[in-house]
Amino acid sequence: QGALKTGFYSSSCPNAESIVRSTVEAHFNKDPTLAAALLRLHFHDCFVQGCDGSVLIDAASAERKALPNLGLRGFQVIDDAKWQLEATCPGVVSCADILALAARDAVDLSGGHSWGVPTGRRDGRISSSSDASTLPSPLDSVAIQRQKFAAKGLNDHDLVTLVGAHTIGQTDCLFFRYRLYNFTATGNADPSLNQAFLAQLRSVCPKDGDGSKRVDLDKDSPLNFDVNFFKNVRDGNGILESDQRLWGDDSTRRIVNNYAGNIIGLLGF
Ligand code: HEM
Ligand SMILES: [Ca+2]
Ligand SMILES: [Ca+2]
Repeated sequence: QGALKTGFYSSSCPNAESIVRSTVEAHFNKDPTLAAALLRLHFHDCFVQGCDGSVLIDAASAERKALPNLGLRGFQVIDDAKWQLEATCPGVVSCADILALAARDAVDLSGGHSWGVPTGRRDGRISSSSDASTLPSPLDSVAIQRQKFAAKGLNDHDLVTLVGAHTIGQTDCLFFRYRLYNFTATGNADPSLNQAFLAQLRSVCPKDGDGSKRVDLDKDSPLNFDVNFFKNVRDGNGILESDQRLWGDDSTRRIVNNYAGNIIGLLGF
């Protein structure tokens, strides 16, 4: 892997970034939930073997077959962009770069910030489901989340900022329903859950109901890339246990609070 730089394709494939953009836009206009899918796809690629497109490889025991990756979506958007790029500049643009550009465009289209994406990644050929164990689980404590991110050179600020991606997208009841009923065998719900929200979640995800029912990770603006996710974590309205735990640790709480726009957080208390 050589050094990455923004505009890596400016002479070899000048339209590379605009082709990715228009492809993402066309899919997004039909289904805006694909923005979340693309952002998550990029994260799951980068967290395993680096940003090398390994998550895209479709083979018997590839990463895609690992449990944390079974819910990944949006592959068709990347395939579509790659197909168009091959017609324009054959063999030039890597799938790993397409993924990184598509994630940027997805956030931008959802009303978030935009950024320049350094490009020049090369696609890897190795993809093994067992390597996906480095990915975080929704049951992880802050200590474990911190450890998994630190293994990639990422600190608490990076962790909280990146998890802020949950301002868009959804999850299955299956991944958090245990918090609503017999949490840690107490017979009660997770005490960190906001009571009013708990009642709502119980009606959407009944104890013995359909575990694949989808629920917004940010109850207030699941299609908008904004700070509501952090306000929800502050208020006990985080869906995933891993998200809500960020409020229970002094260091990550301060960062969540800052993003939520609290004065007390901004002053650094
Ligand atoms: C401690 C870290 C994290 C954990 C435990 C975690 C876990 C999860 C889980 C369990 C889901 C729901 C999957 C499903 O129901 O199919 C999810 C969805 C999602 N995650 Fe994360 N995640 C983490 C960090 C991140 C990061 C760093 C990003 C991106 C920068 C991200 C982006 C997303 C997005 C956008 C969705 C919604 C996907 C969709 O609607 O299709 N997550 N995450
Ligand atoms: Ca990878
Ligand atoms: Ca939001």
